[in-house]
Amino acid sequence: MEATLATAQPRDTGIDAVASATRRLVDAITRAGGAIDADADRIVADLDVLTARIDAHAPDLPERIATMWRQPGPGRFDPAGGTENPLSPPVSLWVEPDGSLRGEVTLGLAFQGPPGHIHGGTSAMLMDHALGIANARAGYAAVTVGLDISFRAAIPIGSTITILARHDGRDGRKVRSSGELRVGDLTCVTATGTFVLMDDPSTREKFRRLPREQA
Ligand SMILES: CCCCCCCCCCCCCC(=O)SCCNC(=O)CCNC(=O)[C@H](O)C(C)(C)COP(=O)(O)OP(=O)(O)OC[C@H]1O[C@@H](n2cnc3c(N)ncnc32)[C@H](O)[C@@H]1OP(=O)(O)O
Repeated sequence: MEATLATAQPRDTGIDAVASATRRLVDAITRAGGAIDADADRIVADLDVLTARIDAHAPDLPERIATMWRQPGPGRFDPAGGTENPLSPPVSLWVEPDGSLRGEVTLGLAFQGPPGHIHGGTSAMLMDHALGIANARAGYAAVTVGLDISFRAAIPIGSTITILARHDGRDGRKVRSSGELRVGDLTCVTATGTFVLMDDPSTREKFRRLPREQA
């Protein structure tokens, strides 16, 4: 039986291809470091030309957000697995036979925290997102109100990280989920999350408004 993808299906064309190319750019910049200083003025000029070319296509923010949320299927734009988001590491999560999620990702120097190892905030983002998707797959669209995370072992840059997440249950408006990041057999990060359902209209409305509309 073919495995089910819980996150967006990556494409190798269009905005997905632009996002991938931008990830390669960010990786090259972080690897090169100050070695590009002498060429920096020309690089900036070239990048500014590209930015202006892309910006010419950008609608205003409310319209763009509305378009994002009209797209069918899993989010293509989020910062932890959004195929259209150049800041997002390329994470795909698959549904296991027991309904839990499993995925793999390899992170480069742009995600470094302590020397040679992944930043804790990046691990927390991977966990928060995977736990949220685990709830969504179980039928519960919910936002995080609490994330309890333990960093048990540092994750080396360039290692293959296995992401595991499962929905653990519902208690009124709250849903719970938990997960792990592993490298080989070593459990490096564990997390449990509390989420609040988006099922009542006032909660949904809160998240629909932009900050300037809330003032
Ligand atoms: C649009 C769809 C989105 C989803 C897509 C899914 C897939 C994508 C996955 C994306 C994944 C990415 C995920 C993200 O990045 S989500 C982004 C980060 N999270 C947020 O921005 C949420 C910010 N919080 C709020 O806006 C409010 O708190 C909300 C609206 C959620 C509830 O405020 P409201 O005033 O309405 O309710 P309440 O205060 O009575 O609280 C309700 C209940 O919750 C309990 N509680 C509160 N805090 C905590 C806590 N820290 N630990 C444990 N429990 C806590 C509280 O005791 C109460 O329980 P009970 O007394 O009823 O028993």
